[in-house]
Amino acid sequence: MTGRLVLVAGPSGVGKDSLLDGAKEALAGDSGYLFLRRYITRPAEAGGEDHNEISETAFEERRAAGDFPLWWDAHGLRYGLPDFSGELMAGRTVIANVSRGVIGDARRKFGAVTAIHVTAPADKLRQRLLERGRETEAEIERRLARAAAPGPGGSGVIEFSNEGPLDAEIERFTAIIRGEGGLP
Ligand SMILES: Nc1ncnc2c1ncn2[C@@H]1O[C@H](COP(=O)(O)OP(=O)(O)OP(=O)(O)O)[C@@H](O)[C@H]1O
Ligand SMILES: O=P(O)(O)OC[C@H]1O[C@H](OP(=O)(O)O)[C@H](O)[C@@H]1O
Repeated sequence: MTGRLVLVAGPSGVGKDSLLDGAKEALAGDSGYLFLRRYITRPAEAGGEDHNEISETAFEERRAAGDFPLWWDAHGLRYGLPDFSGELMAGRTVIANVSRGVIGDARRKFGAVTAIHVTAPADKLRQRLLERGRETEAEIERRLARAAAPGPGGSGVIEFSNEGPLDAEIERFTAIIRGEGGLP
């Protein structure tokens, strides 16, 4: 039996990590779900998500060796997902935060993919990034300029507007990951 790949995408500051953290907590103890820890060329102490810090050199070596089934560059950083083929083969649901730009590639490589496109109004994005405080104001402006990048096109994309209170949004998001109400 093969599992399911759930990819979560959307502009910086929209709340992907917050939703994923909440869902991970709600699903803790259920071995059917794996939330991937990304490799990023960002210092671990930068705050925010818990990622595997990797140097530029090591990233390029591993990327060239084919170690990252999906990888991308954004915001002056490099991002890669660890291999999850064994998890899918074991029938687990694998969930990851990715760039909007890799969903097409993921579909070509893995076939059926559940893409969740998280959105929020531009004024909320700005406010959230400023409040989060991980980046400088100049970096935040560059992130906001990228917010209008195209979403993941194609069929099977679930549009998720993250505008309500976070607790309620996490509940709604977790239900989607559980496949309640049917998944494309
Ligand atoms: N529904 C919500 N209501 C209010 N604040 C929220 C909501 N969702 C997320 N936030 C806040 O917005 C900020 C950005 O959220 P988060 O870091 O999860 O975004 P992100 O999409 O993962 O961004 P990035 O792609 O830059 O990592 C955080 O400070 C978080 O607490
Ligand atoms: O704009 P696009 O390409 O969709 O997203 C690019 C990247 O931006 C965010 O990075 P971070 O988590 O803030 O470092 C997302 O997590 C994604 O990896």
